[in-house]
Amino acid sequence: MKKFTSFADAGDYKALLQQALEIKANPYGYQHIGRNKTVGLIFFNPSLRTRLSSVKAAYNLGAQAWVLNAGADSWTLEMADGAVMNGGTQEHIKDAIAVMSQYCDVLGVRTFPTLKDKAEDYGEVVFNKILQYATVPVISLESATLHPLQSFADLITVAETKQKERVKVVLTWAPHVRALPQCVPNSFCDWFSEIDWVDFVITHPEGYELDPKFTKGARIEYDQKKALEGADYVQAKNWSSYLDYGQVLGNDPTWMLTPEHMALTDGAKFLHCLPVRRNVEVSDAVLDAPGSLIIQEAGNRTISMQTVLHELLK
Ligand SMILES: CCC[C@H](NC(=O)CCC(=O)O)C(=O)O
Ligand SMILES: NC(=O)OP(=O)(O)O
Repeated sequence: MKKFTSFADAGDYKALLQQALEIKANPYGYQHIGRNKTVGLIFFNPSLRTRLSSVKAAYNLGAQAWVLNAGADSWTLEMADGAVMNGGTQEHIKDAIAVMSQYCDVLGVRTFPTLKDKAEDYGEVVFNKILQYATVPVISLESATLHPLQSFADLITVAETKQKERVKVVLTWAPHVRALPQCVPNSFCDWFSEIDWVDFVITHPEGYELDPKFTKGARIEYDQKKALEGADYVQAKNWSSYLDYGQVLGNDPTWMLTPEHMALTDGAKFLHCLPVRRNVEVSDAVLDAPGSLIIQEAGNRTISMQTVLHELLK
């Protein structure tokens, strides 16, 4: 593994999943891998789970970690190559990334999309600059189109809780109060459409179709109730339109998951990456139900990051 930005970078996902389960069973058993190593974490956007689980993962592995909030803690960064820097930016991204690479052995970066410039976002322009200028391996902490550490944690959570060989996993769109990235659903599709023991279904209102690059081969069902029938796992998440880029096309509140929705499933367990807008995206009753795995799922973010760090640093 040279970088971790997508499902493709995971390589043999079965081996990576097995490694994650072994690390979860013995989280302090690999500290020789992280000894004398430093994990650098750069956030261009807010974070709770990714930030804290990444620091915890580094510590578990015997490594140290530093965290930088780009633009707040650092100088204001110039992103445009060839820019004449006579305005409000004091440091170019190429210098900042090359210098930060001097202070760590692996670099995690979070760069949310603009949700305005589809070509820039889906071309991963900012993240590719970071990959270009970094001189150490890079881990996506959520880029403009994907969130692989989250999806890997979701896979760990499903794998360790499933009660049967094959499971039906449903990704459902949920209402929200603002336009959110497509990263988490894109990534969930990137991973779960490839898992050979998963029957994967995506459900959303028309107009919220995701990039076919990620939904290839998945079944898309516009009738949410039909999609939920017989589900073993339900992942809810809001996203803005990919086709009408960055737009909120409608917020039908009947898409908010309630116990009535979950009653259509086969006793499904519930997943959400968090943060969640309670009683907008999902009702309290679903989030707080015995079948809700949201806290275990968040706990597995440490394991997904620790496993990736183990692969990159070993
Ligand atoms: C892990 C999820 C990060 C991010 N979530 C948000 O930006 C939620 C912010 C809000 O609810 O206003 C997203 O949807 O990609
Ligand atoms: N799920 C997740 O990545 O949460 P944060 O945005 O709080 O890191």
